[in-house]
Amino acid sequence: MNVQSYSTQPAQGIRGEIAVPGDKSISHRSIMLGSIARGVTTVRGFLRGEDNFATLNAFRAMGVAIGDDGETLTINGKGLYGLSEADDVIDCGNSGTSIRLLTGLLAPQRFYSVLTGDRYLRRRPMKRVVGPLGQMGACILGRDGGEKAPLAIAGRPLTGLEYRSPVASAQVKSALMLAGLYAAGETRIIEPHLSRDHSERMFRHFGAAIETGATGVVIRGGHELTGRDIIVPGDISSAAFFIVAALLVPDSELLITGVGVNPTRTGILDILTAMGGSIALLNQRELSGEPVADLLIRSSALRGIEIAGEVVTRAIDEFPVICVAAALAEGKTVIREARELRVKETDRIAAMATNLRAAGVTVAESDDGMEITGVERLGAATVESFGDHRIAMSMLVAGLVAAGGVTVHDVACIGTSFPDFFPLLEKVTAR
Ligand SMILES: O=C(O)C1=C[C@@H](OP(=O)(O)O)[C@@H](O)[C@H](O)C1
Ligand SMILES: C=C(OP(=O)(O)O)C(=O)O
Repeated sequence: MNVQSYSTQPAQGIRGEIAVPGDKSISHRSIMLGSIARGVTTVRGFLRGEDNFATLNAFRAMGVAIGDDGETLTINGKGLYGLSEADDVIDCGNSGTSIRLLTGLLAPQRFYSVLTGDRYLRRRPMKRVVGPLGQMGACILGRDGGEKAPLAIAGRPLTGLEYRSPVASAQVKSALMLAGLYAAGETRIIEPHLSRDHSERMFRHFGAAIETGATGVVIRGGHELTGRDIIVPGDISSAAFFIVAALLVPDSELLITGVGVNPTRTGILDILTAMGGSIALLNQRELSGEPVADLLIRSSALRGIEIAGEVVTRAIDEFPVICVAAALAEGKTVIREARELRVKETDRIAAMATNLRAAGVTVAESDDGMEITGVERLGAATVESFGDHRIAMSMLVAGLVAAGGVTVHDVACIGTSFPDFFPLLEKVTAR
């Protein structure tokens, strides 16, 4: 995508039926597990975003044959020890999921790897995976004592670990689970509360030796996985922009079909419903071990609420667009215990505070959240994406209800997770 800036204007109603592209988290994991399984894995509904292509290209660089007929990916799995050394640095682009999960997967290989990414990714914290992997026996060097990429990984045998993670992070959990597939004995990961469990579900789908329960997730090392067929559901994190748009724009009724509604991801639905949003889950079903539904959204008057605790983890990527909903809700919305937002593609607390203030909203920042006082109408604004796809899309949603519209600079980043965002936006706002 080559778009440099884009403007949205007040819309008359968000109407019709759309399907959003495949889930980003599940798409990454399908390539990783398919590549180290024995036999063929097929993936339908793969998200064709830049982040997922970073993962796909990494495995091609390590000798995995991955066919693509435009609809289905066919991965010729190499088995646990079938990857070969990439002959260059592996570039993870903007993708935190790629670099952190790959660090776990590459630490126990019999070869050397170097992982890097774009200027945003090279600023993000890596010690959260490098630290516990080191306790398992991994040899990983990085800038700032292993905190920042590029990361250099000298593969070596690992030993299982019981790790109590200080953060509820699916990237930390999944990195250790992938390392645990190779480690001697058992690897147990205990989280402060359950983060998205796509890895647990997919490990089971591929036949890994895995147990889950109140005492965390346990992986027994040394068991081969078996290639499987996967259908990737629509990404609820992408649907979120259209859900909020349909709630905020008067005279809207939107059906979003085939959205993943894994309970570890539906915090956005719980938060918006608690704010007074009308969201119905229809036609609930299951695809490749993941729950899926169609979502029917109607314009609603929203009210401010308090958001803290485990729902924060279940809605972590949706906070930029939740801030937009809060800006138009009656009263105050208080977000707490969301410090993780400061270490995403950008500091999402600071970015949304700056951008909403530009549109006339009163926002108070705290260390781990913010307080947003709703207004009846947003003002016209010109803002930056800060190189963050979710900030860009959230502010374009804000433009649909801002007198005079919103212009966002540097929107090419949207291609990392949602390549079809602009055509879909044009489709649902067309009159
Ligand atoms: O495991 C994953 O696929 C992801 C986990 C989350 O990150 P953290 O693990 O850092 O919370 C999320 O923000 C990211 O978009 C995708
Ligand atoms: C945080 C995100 O992704 P990642 O950590 O994979 O870069 C996101 O997509 O919002």
